[in-house]
Formats: sequence, C-alpha cells, structure tokens
Amino acid sequence: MTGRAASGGPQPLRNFVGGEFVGGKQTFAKASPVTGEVLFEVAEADGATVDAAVDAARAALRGPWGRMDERERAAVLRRVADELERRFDDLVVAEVADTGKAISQARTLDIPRGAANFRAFAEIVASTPNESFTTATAGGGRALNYSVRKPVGVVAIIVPWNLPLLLLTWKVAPALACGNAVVVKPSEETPSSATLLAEVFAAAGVPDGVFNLVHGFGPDSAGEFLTRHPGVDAITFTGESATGTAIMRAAADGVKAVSFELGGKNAGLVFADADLDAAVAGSVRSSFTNGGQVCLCTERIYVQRPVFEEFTERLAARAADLAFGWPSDEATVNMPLISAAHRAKVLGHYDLARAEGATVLTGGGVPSFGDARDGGAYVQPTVLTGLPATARTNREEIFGPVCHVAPFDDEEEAYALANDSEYGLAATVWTRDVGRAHRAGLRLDAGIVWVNTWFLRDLRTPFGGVKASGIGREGGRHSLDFYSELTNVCVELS
Ligand SMILES: NC(=O)c1ccc[n+]([C@@H]2O[C@H](COP(=O)([O-])OP(=O)(O)OC[C@H]3O[C@@H](n4cnc5c(N)ncnc54)[C@H](O)[C@@H]3O)[C@@H](O)[C@H]2O)c1
Ligand SMILES: O=C/C=C/C=C(\O)C(=O)O
Repeated sequence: MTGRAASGGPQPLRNFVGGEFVGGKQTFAKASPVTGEVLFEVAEADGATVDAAVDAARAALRGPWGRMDERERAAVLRRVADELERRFDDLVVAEVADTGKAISQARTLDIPRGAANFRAFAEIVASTPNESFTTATAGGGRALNYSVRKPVGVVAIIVPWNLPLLLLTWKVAPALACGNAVVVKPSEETPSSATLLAEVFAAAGVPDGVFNLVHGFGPDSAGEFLTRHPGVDAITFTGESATGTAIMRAAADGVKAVSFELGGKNAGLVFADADLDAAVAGSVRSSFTNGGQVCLCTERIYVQRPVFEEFTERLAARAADLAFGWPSDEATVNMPLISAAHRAKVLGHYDLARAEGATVLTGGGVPSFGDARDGGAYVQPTVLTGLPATARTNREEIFGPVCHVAPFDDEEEAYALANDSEYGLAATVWTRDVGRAHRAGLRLDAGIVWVNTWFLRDLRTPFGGVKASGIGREGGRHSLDFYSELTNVCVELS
C-alpha cells in the first residue's frame, strides 16, 4: 500500500512538466504488491506543479505542435511507438514491479498494446474523413458545408493501476493525434511506466509541454487539482464509478467535456449448445486474467442448466490449478492484488459471500508461500455458487479473481439475469447458435458484447459502457470525436 512519506529517498520518481523532470516537496512510498516492501518514493505534485503542467500544455499548443497537420502528428506518434518499442524491456520491468503481474502477460498484452495504441491512432487520424454536404439556398443556389477538426486544447488524463501503460496510452495517443496537449495523472499505485513514457516522449523529439505528467493521489492531491483546474478543457478518466461521480462534480464548474470508462459487474452467459471446452477456457481467462483486475472481467457467470454442473466443476478445477509463482517465472499466471488495502476489500467480499450463504467451490482465502510473498497482496482465485441475483456479491464490483456461477433455463431468463445490474460494460456469450449470437448483441445492456471470445480488441471499434459503466465511447473515430472540436464551415457558392 502506498502512503505519504515525510521525505523522499535519494531519487524519487519525478513529475514531467514542460519537458523537464521536476521533484516535489512531498513524496510518497510505493510498495511491492508481491512482497509488501517499499520499492521507491514518488514526488507528489502539489498545486503549483499542476498549475505549471497545465501552463506548459497551453504553451505547447501555441508552439510548433499547434501548427502541425494530421500527417505530421501521425509521424510523431509513429516515432513514439518506435521509441516505446526500443524501451520495451524497461517498460516490462517497470510494469511488473509496480503491479506484480506475470511477466508473460506484460510482454504479450500490456506493453505491446502501448505501442499499438500509438500506431493505431496515427493511422486513424490520417484516414478518417470529415463530413460534407451541399445545401440548397433560398435563392436557388447552393452552399457547401464541411467540417474541420480542431484540438479541444489541454486534456487531463486520469487512469487506474490495473493496466497502467495500456490504459494511459489508449487516451494519450488519440489526444495527441488530434493535436491536443495533455497532463496525465497515473494511479499512485503505478507511477513507473508513465514516468518511462515521459522519457520516451523526450527521446522521440516530441515538443516540450505536449506531454506532462503529475504524480499523486485523487482527493486533495494532483487528481483533484487537475480536474478542478480552470485551464483544463476536457477530462478523460478510467476508474471506479464513484470516482467518476466526484470528477463529474469537479468538471461541472468549467463545463468541461468528460469521457468516462468506469466499473463493471460483467456477465458471462454459457448456453448448453456452446463448445464447452472453449467456454471453460474462455471463462478462466475472463474471470482471472490480471488477478481479475480488469474492468472487463466476468464476475457473474450464468450457465444453462443441462451443462451447469459440468461447466462449474471444470471451471473450479481450472481456477484451483492456475499457477502461482514469482512474476518473473514464465509459467506464472496468478498475480497479487495491487495493494494490501485492495486485498482487504476483496477478502471482505469473500467473507460477505460466505455470510450471504454462498458455497465456495474453490479458493476463498489467501495462499501461503513460506517466503517473502507472504508479505504481498495475494488472494486465491475463487469460484462461488448458490446466491440469488439480489445478493450483494452479485451486484457489487469486487475487482479480484472471483466469479459467482448460477444456472438459467432459457434465453429470456439469461438476458434478464445479465441485464439485472447497475453496470453495463461488457458481456460474454458462449453459444454455437448463430441467431442467438446476434440476438445477444441486441438484447444485452452492455457497451461491448463478446461472442465465443473475450477481450479481443480492434482499436477502431467503439469501447465504453452503459449505465454506471461510463459516459461516451472511445476507439477509432469515436476517440477523434471526443478529442477534437468540429467546426462546420458553410460557404455559399453563388
Ligand atoms: N471501464 C474501463 O475501461 C475501466 C478500465 C480499467 C479500470 N476500470 C475501473 O477502475 C477501478 C479500479 O481502478 P482504481 O481503483 O485505480 O480506480 P480509482 O477510481 O480509485 O482511481 C483511478 C484514478 O483516479 C484518481 N482519483 C481518485 N479519486 C480522484 C478524484 N476525486 N479526483 C481526481 N482523480 C481521482 C486515482 O488517483 C487514480 O489515478 C475499477 O472500478 C475498474 O472497473 C474501468
Ligand atoms: O480494465 C479495463 C480494460 C480496459 C481496456 C481497454 O480500455 C482497451 O482495451 O482499450
């Protein structure tokens, strides 16, 4: 768990403002999720540092960056991707140290997606057309309407700790593609890859002030200073729904645009006609990837009654078998939770499930290693059953390696159960019936419906949630719409 410290170590991680690394009066400690030991100190940005970062971003918009066209910015993004790939191993080490995630995952998912985000938005911004209409005038002539994209201005980017580089670059890349300057605040739990990204920007020759980084917490710290800042034009945020509410309040004062990717309580539906091997393997991924700490993870699985018993037994057996190991071992699958505080929350949910009357099919506790990992934030992957849809276990986002499995009888009941949630981010459906596959897309109240797969991403597609899971969509041209202002130009031709 991190906490504020009176003074920093010799070299705390620093903020990045106007092309310079800058410290701060106060530092906080970052602890290893694997062992609990303090890894390093981080300089917390105070109000003056956040002011300087916003000013530097504004100044960058008035400089050479503000005069570049889309193709020139796309070229800059490709240079950033190249440099990021050159720093690949450093980024893997940083991400693994901060989160405790398995090195194989960091190498195949987190860091490659960092580079892919820059390459994708370099393409998207250079190839997305704008609208144009010809319009009849009262005098019998014609007018030509066309729209042009302009940057919004200074964009604040606030992201969580679960997929730090992936989620940060998913927003930085389109923001810069559209010509904005950014001030980013990574989670206090994962400051390292964002700091390396600042080095990447400097090495790629991105003009000073285009990318600024402030470290710190949310309330009464860098997060709140940034979201309340009058010099910020738009806020894009990924994190908890309750934090989204706080940020929306802060954004109301300046009528700042917001884009929110928030929490989930995602359902998986397994129909009796599904390829059961694929459904089991897919559900293991969808419930336990990244220690269940992905907003898209499945925490509620509904299984059609004829295959309920077989599916549930196989899922629980596979969950119990997921390899614990040091993050640096190639075979490791499980990872610790991000912090002791988050572990206490997840273990509280395990206790709550038991108190609500759940049957624990596997897990439900803490693994024992007999080494330094006993000081870390590990919990066992857990499969629960036996609770009604009304149980808190089935309603509240846990954000750990846990799912509850319950039976259903027919398709209507499956949709009703899946949709019975305050959240609506992602749903996953396992079926061989092609009609049902498409119906599910229409019937499920979720921003993303995966059929016979999970977390398969095409960066051109709309990504976001309904209900408490978010506001707006990012991805492809949807990102361009958030990160730019459209001006319609109307020219009377005769
Ligand atoms: N929908 C998505 O795409 C998506 C993706 C990843 C994570 N999430 C969600 O994120 C949550 C887990 O991440 P977390 O615990 O880091 O979330 P969080 O909301 O606690 O923190 C996210 C970020 O917001 C900052 N923050 C907190 N309070 C703030 C405030 N009042 N003002 C400004 N900034 C503030 C934090 O410092 C951090 O950088 C889960 O709910 C998960 O579902 C959603
Ligand atoms: O934890 C949430 C994961 C979000 C994933 C993305 O935003 C993405 O794949 O672009």
